[in-house]
Amino acid sequence: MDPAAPPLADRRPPPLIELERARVMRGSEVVLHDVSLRIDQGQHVAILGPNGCGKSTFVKLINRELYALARGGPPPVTVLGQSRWDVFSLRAQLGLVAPDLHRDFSTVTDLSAEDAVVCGFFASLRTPLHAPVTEALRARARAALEESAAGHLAARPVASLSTGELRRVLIARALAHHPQALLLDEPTTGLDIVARRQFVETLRTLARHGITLVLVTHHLDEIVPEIGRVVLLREGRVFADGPPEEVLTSAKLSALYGQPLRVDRDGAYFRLGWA
Ligand SMILES: Nc1ncnc2c1ncn2[C@@H]1O[C@H](COP(=O)(O)OP(=O)(O)OP(=O)(O)O)[C@@H](O)[C@H]1O
Repeated sequence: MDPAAPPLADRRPPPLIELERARVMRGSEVVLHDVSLRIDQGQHVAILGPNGCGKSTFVKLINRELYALARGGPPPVTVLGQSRWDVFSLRAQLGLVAPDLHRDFSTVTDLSAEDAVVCGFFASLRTPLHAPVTEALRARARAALEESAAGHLAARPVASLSTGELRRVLIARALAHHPQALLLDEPTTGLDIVARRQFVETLRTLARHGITLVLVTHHLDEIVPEIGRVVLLREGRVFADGPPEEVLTSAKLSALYGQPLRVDRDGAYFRLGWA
């Protein structure tokens, strides 16, 4: 054995996401309170919690739209072992599907779905003026649209797409980089029942293809069997964290929401209703 080799524990891949006592303020309020959380590469995670508990803040923190307070000591946020990222490299590693992105694209009138995917390579809402948009990039964009069942939408203006259609385009945009992980913030809002089911099936396929899923959701039935860990947030703190069968109980969810709720199992899926 090479005596200079690092001990085995140090040779593990860095975690996908690591928060170390991350404190985040929005306005004058602390909305994430010293949250420590490690998500390993390949570990599919769902994050749930009541409105305003800090789920989107968590996503924006990972995505460098918000920053944690600097307090000395270890960096409060690392992604793939790095605390400093430029936005282009980060987007390539961590695909994002979030409501803000959906809202922004739904108002852009002169951009095709294919262009929306292409400009994702430049981490922007527009293709920068002198950006090198090669035929190879366009081919990757079209392939990603096909994979997201949105190939037929490539030439359509994004602003003319329905909610579900635009969501598929955004998933294609996130996947075009072949990211290690997808950060999905309430990805099925506005989708009809069929589109939602199709989306959930897409999640399963992505997970099986090795893309780590970090899914923020209000819907227990989106927690696909591949997701082996659930984090509950309450008032900016981790309220529970563990395997779905331990965390998604009637008692824990009733305590989380402060209402009598009942969790039922339907095969590998969970459903939430009133007790
Ligand atoms: N721009 C802002 N300025 C001030 N406070 C904000 C801002 N955005 C969010 N907040 C507050 O931060 C807290 C966390 O909001 P966040 O959007 O992270 O919650 P969430 O869990 O994603 O909620 P929801 O389920 O409603 O989407 C809330 O109290 C919210 O009011």
